[in-house]
Amino acid sequence: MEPTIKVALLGFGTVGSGVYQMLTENKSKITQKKQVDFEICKILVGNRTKHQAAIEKGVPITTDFSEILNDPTIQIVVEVMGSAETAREYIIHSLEAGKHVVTANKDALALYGDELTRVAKENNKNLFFEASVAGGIPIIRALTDSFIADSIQEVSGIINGTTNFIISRMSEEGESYEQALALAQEKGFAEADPTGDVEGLDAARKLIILVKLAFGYRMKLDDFPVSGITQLKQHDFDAAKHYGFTLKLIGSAKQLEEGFTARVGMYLVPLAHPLAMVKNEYNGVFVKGEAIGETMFYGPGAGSLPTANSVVADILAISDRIKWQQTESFLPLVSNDYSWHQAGTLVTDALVRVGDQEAVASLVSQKLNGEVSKYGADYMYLSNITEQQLEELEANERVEAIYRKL
Ligand SMILES: NC(=O)C1=CN([C@@H]2O[C@H](COP(=O)(O)OP(=O)(O)OC[C@H]3O[C@@H](n4cnc5c(N)ncnc54)[C@H](OP(=O)(O)O)[C@@H]3O)[C@@H](O)[C@H]2O)C=CC1
Ligand SMILES: N[C@@H](CC=O)C(=O)O
Repeated sequence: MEPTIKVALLGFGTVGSGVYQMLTENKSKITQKKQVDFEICKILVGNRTKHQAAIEKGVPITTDFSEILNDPTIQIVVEVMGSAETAREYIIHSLEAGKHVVTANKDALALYGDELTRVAKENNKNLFFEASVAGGIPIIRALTDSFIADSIQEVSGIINGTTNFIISRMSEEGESYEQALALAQEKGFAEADPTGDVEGLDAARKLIILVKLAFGYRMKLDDFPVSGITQLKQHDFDAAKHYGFTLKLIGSAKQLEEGFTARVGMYLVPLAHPLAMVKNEYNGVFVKGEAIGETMFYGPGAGSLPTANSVVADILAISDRIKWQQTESFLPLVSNDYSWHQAGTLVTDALVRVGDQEAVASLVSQKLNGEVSKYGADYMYLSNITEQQLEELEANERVEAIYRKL
């Protein structure tokens, strides 16, 4: 008879239902491989009536968190509810009650990662979060295990599935922004409130986590520039293509000689760059290290089962630690206090969209160091322009959008 590990889920939406499905449908395979049996004994939801059909099938739904907290037989709590504040509270209570925690919640980790790590450490419990960045791609394990001895120079990625899905549908299917967003919501890729997706905040939260793991820097949301896809126009893709690029929402962090730089925004990605091939809800994370050189991680960045796969992998990793009675917590988010500053003197190329031809002419005649090429009535491509000049352009009310070269 295999030992049984009792698990509770906080949330039974897109991700929670996927975790339930994987742990129940693959039960015998997991037990055979891991020599451990899992029982999902409680699932917390907000609205019981929404889950009537599941309850009738015997799914152990509750709306009372204390039933989970006060059950000493539950060893692992899986937080897949979303939101930062309630999740933070429930994660802390669970760790303090002696339970290990798995979470997919980048909002809570980006805001409260230090605090949650400290509480986990104080209670000798594990806090795992593979699904919090790039859904089904095991990028957290790669950064915490595989690259631990290397010096990372760059982490740049398409780390939001919803926006990449919208961008792909707009550029390849000619769909409108609204149509594509509605479909992404229907498929369960978007957050409950998709504002964070389309305004780049979800990607920014994920970049905060990646930067902590890759470079050791602690960033906050207002420390670096963040923009999303809301300014995007269909015609921007044609202008980008004219210069040999596609447009992607990228979270990018680079350690350069000039300093450190981090940004989330729409970038011009050369058509031959591996990130240019990443389409729909798929994510790609490009990691460059001193020893490893260039590597690229690719896979589904959102969706029920791909994300559930990462969550279940964390549950299994914790069950190994329980089985081997490892008392030292695994805490990859553990804090260090490396300070950092945004490098200001970078030189790059950029595609700029302006309101009308007169505005183009006036901007082009301004003293710019680099070369300027015009495309149609509304675009100009600037070569060798400094970050400072781009920031000045950004402040000009005639400028509608600026797309930097990755
Ligand atoms: N969707 C995806 O592809 C991915 C999501 N994530 C993250 O995973 C988490 C879950 O996402 P997702 O499954 O899409 O979200 P959903 O909105 O689909 O599901 C959320 C679930 O949590 C429950 N819930 C929410 N708030 C509370 C509360 N205060 N008390 C009790 N139950 C609550 C909801 O209850 P009810 O059903 O009653 O409404 C629902 O069952 C989020 O942090 C998200 O960012 C990470 C990677 C990918
Ligand atoms: N809304 C997110 C879900 C996964 O993190 C996304 O679209 O990437």
